[in-house]
Amino acid sequence: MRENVVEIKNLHYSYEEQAVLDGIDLTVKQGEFLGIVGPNGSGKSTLVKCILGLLKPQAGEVLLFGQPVRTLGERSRIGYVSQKSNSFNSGFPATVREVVASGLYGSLGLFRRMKKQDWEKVEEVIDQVGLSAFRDQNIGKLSGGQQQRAFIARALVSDPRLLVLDEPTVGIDAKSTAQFYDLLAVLHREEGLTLLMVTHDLSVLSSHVDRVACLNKRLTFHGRPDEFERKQTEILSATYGHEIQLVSHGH
Ligand SMILES: Nc1ncnc2c1ncn2[C@@H]1O[C@H](COP(=O)(O)OP(=O)(O)OP(=O)(O)O)[C@@H](O)[C@H]1O
Repeated sequence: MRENVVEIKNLHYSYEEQAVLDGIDLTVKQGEFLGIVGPNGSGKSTLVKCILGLLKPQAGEVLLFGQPVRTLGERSRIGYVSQKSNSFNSGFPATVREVVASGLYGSLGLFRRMKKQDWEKVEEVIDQVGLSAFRDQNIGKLSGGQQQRAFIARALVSDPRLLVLDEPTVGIDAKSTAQFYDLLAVLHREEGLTLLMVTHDLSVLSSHVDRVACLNKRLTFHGRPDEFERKQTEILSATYGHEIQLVSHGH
């Protein structure tokens, strides 16, 4: 049986008086690609922060690879790409290579020297995300889509067993977004990486992910995309409070 990479049990989270997550149960299995959708303010980023161990829930627990997240020694096995990653201004003084190498600091410790094989790994993931021509380029001079691929490379350099993406395509044009999803598909299908992605883009669900979770304080749906599409009218009205239709891109 496939290992549970993420296991969330009866999770409750409140900011002061405001309950944001209420009784979430959710499991992500090894090799799965889960897409989490929900309206603004529905608790998606809060859930991600609980999964990463950055927020401590008032009740319930999060297990990663079978261990409570807050006791997990090997944090570097989790790659994280946030929505805000791709906002470097053009003067930011770091090359693509340096930004990607910074992904190793967590596992190496800030003051340990990079070894030859560490640099080789940096070059390898830069090639993997298709930025070979930009290794020495200043990160701020890259397009939003290229920057986002550099951040994927930074997350991949420590060989994560789980990649968490919080709205990774915000502010990125359609062509770069399509290339970005192609990259995720390679990581998922060919490398078997477990992926968890928060998105506002409902159209990617049918073509890219293999499990969908709909969130609005509670989980209103968790299942396969075909089931989601079949029941979308009820699911979306339960999640968004009004009826919106999923436009399937039918890849
Ligand atoms: N640090 C905080 N302190 C107090 N309230 C917060 C904090 N962070 C988020 N909230 C509130 O918690 C609720 C859920 O926020 P969260 O960012 O998890 O939602 P989201 O689904 O990720 O939203 P979006 O799609 O807009 O990014 C919102 O009402 C938000 O205002």
